[in-house]
Amino acid sequence: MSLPEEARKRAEELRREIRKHDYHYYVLDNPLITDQEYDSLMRELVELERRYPELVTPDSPTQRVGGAPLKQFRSVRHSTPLLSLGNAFDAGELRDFDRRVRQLVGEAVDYVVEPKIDGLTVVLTYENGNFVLGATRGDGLTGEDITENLRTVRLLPLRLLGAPRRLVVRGEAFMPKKAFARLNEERDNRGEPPFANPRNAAAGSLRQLDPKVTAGRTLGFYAYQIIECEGREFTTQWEALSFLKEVGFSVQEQNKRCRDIEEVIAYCNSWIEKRHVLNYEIDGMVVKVNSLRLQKVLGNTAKSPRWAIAFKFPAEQAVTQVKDIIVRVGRTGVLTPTAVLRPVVVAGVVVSRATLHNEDMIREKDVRIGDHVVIQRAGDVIPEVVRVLPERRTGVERVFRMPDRCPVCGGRVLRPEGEVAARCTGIACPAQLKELVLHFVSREGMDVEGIGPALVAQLVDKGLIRDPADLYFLRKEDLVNLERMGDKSADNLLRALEKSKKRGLAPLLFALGIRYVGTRAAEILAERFGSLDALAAAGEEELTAIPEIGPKIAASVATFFKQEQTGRVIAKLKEAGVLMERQELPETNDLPLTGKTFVITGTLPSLTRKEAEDLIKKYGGRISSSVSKRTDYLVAGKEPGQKYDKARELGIPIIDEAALLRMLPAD
Ligand SMILES: NC(=O)c1ccc[n+]([C@@H]2O[C@H](COP(=O)([O-])OP(=O)(O)OC[C@H]3O[C@@H](n4cnc5c(N)ncnc54)[C@H](O)[C@@H]3O)[C@@H](O)[C@H]2O)c1
Ligand SMILES: [Zn+2]
Repeated sequence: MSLPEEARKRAEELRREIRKHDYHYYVLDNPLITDQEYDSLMRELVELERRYPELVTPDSPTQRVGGAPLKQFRSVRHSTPLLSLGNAFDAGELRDFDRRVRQLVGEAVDYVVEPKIDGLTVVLTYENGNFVLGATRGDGLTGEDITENLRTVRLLPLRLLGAPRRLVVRGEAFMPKKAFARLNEERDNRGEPPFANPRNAAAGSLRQLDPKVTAGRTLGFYAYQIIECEGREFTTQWEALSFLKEVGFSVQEQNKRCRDIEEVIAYCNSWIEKRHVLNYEIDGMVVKVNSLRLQKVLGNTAKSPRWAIAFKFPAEQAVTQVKDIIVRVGRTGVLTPTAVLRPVVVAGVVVSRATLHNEDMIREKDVRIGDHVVIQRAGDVIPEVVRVLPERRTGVERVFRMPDRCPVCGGRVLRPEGEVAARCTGIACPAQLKELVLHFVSREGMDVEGIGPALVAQLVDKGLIRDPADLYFLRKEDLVNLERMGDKSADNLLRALEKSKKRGLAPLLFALGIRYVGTRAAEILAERFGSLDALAAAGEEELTAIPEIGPKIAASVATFFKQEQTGRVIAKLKEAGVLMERQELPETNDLPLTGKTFVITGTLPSLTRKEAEDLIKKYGGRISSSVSKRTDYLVAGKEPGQKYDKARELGIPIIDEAALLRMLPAD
């Protein structure tokens, strides 16, 4: 077959790309792309070289491992080259591996399976039991001398017990998850870029010119292979592992001997979900032929041994594109921006949505509509966007803006200063209806006995209520058909609803579920305004002027009452006969101001506003904040406001402080 020019061009391009990423990954410990992206570039190149073998060059990344050692370190020539591992991504590929092995050796084999630690290989040399040399893998043939740095790793034995004259061991140095999280946090605090993953953090820590820096990082080490052991022969990997433990190395406890490939598969699969229980990252399981004699028979290819393979866990990260950013409304009204993704398989599941948490997070990560992003799905956690790949932007990406209207009900969205969550304030918001209704009937609210979450769920799901006011329009025939609702309980419920209509203004205000209006604020507002209409008519400024009402509450109340859906629900409540006025104490008719409503405006000559109000209340009068037809007197001081004009317009008696005092008994 002739070699198409395109194939040659693409192969060159892929090699250039892969070499660049090898450099960033192995030499700089700072990868630009995810392992999955890297693996797919590599797979494409392998596939091209398989189809056109004349493309294969000795220096192709498919033929060699690792990256060039850094010049700052003394280089160390390895006695045995360090290779990569072939990959198996599922049970079928493990069975293929087993078949190849058995064909080559002509007999049945058993295996050792070991968690594949996501760290970096180090080669340790011991003489007379003393640690004398530690090296990185480098390009597989030559590594870097990092002996001094390795001495600071506590899990690495500096002296062995009963060891031979010379011992060369391979193992994995790694950074435990907790230490990794802590390190990145510290770096973030200092304004330094975080490490992409624990592997890079471990590599970066060990390839420090100053061992003191390494000493400050928490690193672990597990031994997994004997390269040389003077005066001793081992017959199996399993035996070698127990020898390593005997002389003082840490060896993974999860290593397991398996009789055949089916047992291997079962063990590998059992670790897919369990991987997170370890305190260090593993990215798969290494499957090794147990017999060392057979390992020799099998030998190596240029890049990897034929006697071992890495079973790779399904990737928990993937790259895809953000097609859109939509907003979801939770049951408590919180708006959560969500990325709509080009569907992609992550850890064995198709993912087409990922959470972006909140507006601040989007800004921080700078996620835009159209961006290519790395997403992650680990364990049971909701898929999330990890980071953006800004180098893949084309310029058509769009910045997301949080809507100021709820996408479900059109209600106003409120995000108070200092809070991350934006919330829908709609009282008839279908997304939050169940929560709203439960709040409405709660003890401090309308106190309707006999309504719990199960009943509310039925009422909402069957479409019997669309907002809290609908509760008052339920008929007996609606109720008796519900689950666990007998004739008698339906009657009881209707009676409880009827009774709740007389709860009065403060409980009603609480029941409406206005954000930040708890029982106390409800009490204050009720006392201040006397009626729901008066409160609804009050502007934000008027609300803020009340000493106990902060700007947050004021804004929330004003926003709530400005909405059309609020008006609709209140009209329905009124129609149902719900009491909208402050619940009076049983009226004692002998007080001089009983039944009279007062509005105060301007500065009074001797009384403060509060004193005047207290006085009026003390003698049975009511205070309202706005003038309406139901106002009995306007008490006007110096520089009265618009209320003055309104009162004149409506023909309401206007009195001064002296006249007010004359209405009271002299005492
Ligand atoms: N993101 C990037 O830019 C980028 C660049 C280069 C390589 N990579 C990633 O690195 C991988 C290839 O790297 P590699 O060749 O270093 O490793 P590998 O996946 O081929 O596996 C070999 C390594 O596994 C490790 N290992 C852990 N536990 C082991 C055990 N119990 N027994 C034996 N070995 C064990 C050893 O360090 C060994 O060197 C690729 O899968 C690729 O995803 C990523
Ligand atoms: Zn809404």
